[in-house]
Amino acid sequence: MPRLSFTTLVAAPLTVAFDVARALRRPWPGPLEEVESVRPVRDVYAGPGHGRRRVTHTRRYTATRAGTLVEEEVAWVTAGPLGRLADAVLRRRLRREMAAHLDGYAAAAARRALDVVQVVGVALVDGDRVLVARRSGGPYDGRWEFPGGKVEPGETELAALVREIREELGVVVVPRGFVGEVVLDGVVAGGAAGESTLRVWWAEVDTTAAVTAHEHSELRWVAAGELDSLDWIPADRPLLPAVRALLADR
Ligand SMILES: Nc1nc2c([nH]c(=O)n2[C@H]2C[C@H](O)[C@@H](COP(=O)(O)OP(=O)(O)OP(=O)(O)O)O2)c(=O)[nH]1
Repeated sequence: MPRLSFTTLVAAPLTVAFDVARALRRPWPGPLEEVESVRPVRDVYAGPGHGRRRVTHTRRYTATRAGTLVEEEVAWVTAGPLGRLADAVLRRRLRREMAAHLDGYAAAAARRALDVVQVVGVALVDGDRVLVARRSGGPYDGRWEFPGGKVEPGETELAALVREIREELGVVVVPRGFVGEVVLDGVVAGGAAGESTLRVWWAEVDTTAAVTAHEHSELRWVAAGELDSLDWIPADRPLLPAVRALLADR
């Protein structure tokens, strides 16, 4: 089966990358239908494409430190005795059309990302322990989370991270690496439910200063084995394997 692959880095969180792709649909003259949708990590469209060949178009969305990596594959069935020749022509045409579509898609997703409030969190690491914080007040009162908060308009994610931790814990941190991204089930700052994501980085305290709870009711340094037993905000749980792996490497 002939196939083509494309890779695009979109400056948008997972949910925005997925939702904008869905709104734009797929760029084929035939009406491809969505046959599978696992928001926000994978979707598959299929249907009659160019020359009425059946086309299957699969996209995978992966969170990276620089945004959402969109990897896709277009596969089609070769038809008729002149199939190979037709495939070569089709391949060129698909490449051209996909390039134009992906440019427009990446720009539209980056624009949309500016209107969706993002949350950034920190897995603050010291040796083989990570800092967890208990929320005080609001809908998640008493639940454990990664300290952090909303990225403000015009602010970069890492600037927001450093600002939030200074406000909440009274220390300056140095971001070291990207841990992962999860969809927030709640409503963040008046947006739609499930629209915002939490992107977590791991970081270290820049000096020997001690962390202080300015906004949380409790802070705890915990080892990998203690993470599961805490009463987390439910959306955060899928991040725990990555945090455990981070601590195991140290
Ligand atoms: N900081 C943080 N927020 C989380 C986590 N998990 C999760 O669902 N959230 C949600 C709760 C809130 O709806 C939103 C973050 O809001 P926040 O109240 O902490 O942010 P902020 O400091 O900017 O708040 P604000 O007082 O300025 O309104 O993300 C998490 O692990 N860390």
